[in-house]
Amino acid sequence: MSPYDFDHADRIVTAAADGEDQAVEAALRPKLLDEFIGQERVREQLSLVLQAARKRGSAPDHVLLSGPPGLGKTTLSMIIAAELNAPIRITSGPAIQHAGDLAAILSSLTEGEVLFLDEIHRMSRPAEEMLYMAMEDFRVDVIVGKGPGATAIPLELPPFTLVGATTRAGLLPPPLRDRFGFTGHMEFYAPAELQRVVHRSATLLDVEIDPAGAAEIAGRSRGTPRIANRLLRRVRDYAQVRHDGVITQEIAAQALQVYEVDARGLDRLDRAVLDALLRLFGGGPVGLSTLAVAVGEEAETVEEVAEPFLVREGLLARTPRGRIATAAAWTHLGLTPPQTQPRGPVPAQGELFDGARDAG
Ligand SMILES: Nc1ncnc2c1ncn2[C@@H]1O[C@H](COP(=O)(O)OP(=O)(O)OP(=O)(O)O)[C@@H](O)[C@H]1O
Ligand SMILES: [Mg+2]
Repeated sequence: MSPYDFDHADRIVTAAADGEDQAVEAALRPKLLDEFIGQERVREQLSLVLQAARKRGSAPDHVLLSGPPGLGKTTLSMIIAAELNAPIRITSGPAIQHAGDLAAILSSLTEGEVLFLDEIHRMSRPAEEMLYMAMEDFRVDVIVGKGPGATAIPLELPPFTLVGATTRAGLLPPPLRDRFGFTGHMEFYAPAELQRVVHRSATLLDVEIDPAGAAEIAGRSRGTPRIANRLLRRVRDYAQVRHDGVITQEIAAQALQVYEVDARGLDRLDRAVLDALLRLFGGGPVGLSTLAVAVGEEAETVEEVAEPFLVREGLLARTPRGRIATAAAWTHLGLTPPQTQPRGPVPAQGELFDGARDAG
């Protein structure tokens, strides 16, 4: 059994939504563009697209939102509809298995409606092809009948705006990507932006928090509003049970220590990977599978769950020879890196003398 053995199934720092998130997120979602924090570039560009459409009195171009989980794609799609004063229909790629599913949705849209298609990269091929035509010509061909007797009946659609969301823009076929008039790439949030997210959510949850408390939570939230909101709820619990309910920096730090989220947002699995890399393998290079065995995890888990954030934080690097730790990793775990070895054999005293004489 590995000294690092533990269950990470319910990671508090995962960016994916869990059941509790889904239940409370609706309440914490900003409703209008002005309330949406950060993502300055996307916000400004989108604001222009929406204002222009409003001015022209027509539906705006189709919008694609891409970026990692928990950064606000669903939130922005709802904001788009709200800003346009339009109804919104919500569905997702995996929910559309047959072209017929999509035809049913498209043909029931009203003029100017916003169709939010989450996880658009996971749509089936036939549905995708139907979507091309719908996006471009506001038309679909509905196939009636089967086999040689099947006929395509063209169906006009009212103008609508498709808002697609994807965590993997690279997986979208170019013909689909090209049919979006505007693409917003969401970036991880800066700590100061997350601090505002935490402060705003605390106000909505009726929790008292001081700026340092909000900053403490923000710094551990891995650039992701969803994680910030989740950590805030756990800190709130702690503040209410162990203290008077007010969140200060000290309370936030204590609470998140209980949940094993460290000052940089690393959790137990992240730290186990780093710890093994540093203590057992001297900082690497070490192969992924060896590292995974050392922490008692599947290689896949280490690679997909722990490493992306460690790489992003500049704590670990993937090289052709294996995983290596950076200087920042040693500092973060409070360890001293081994002395860098001098190149080649250490010269004997006499040789050094000779060398010095030659140089002089
Ligand atoms: N800019 C923001 N300002 C304030 N809160 C935000 C912002 N962006 C996201 N949030 C909050 O973060 C949570 C997650 O956002 P959202 O569901 O929109 O993410 P997502 O990108 O759709 O994630 P996924 O890829 O998992 O679908 C929501 O509760 C929302 O309130
Ligand atoms: Mg979403």
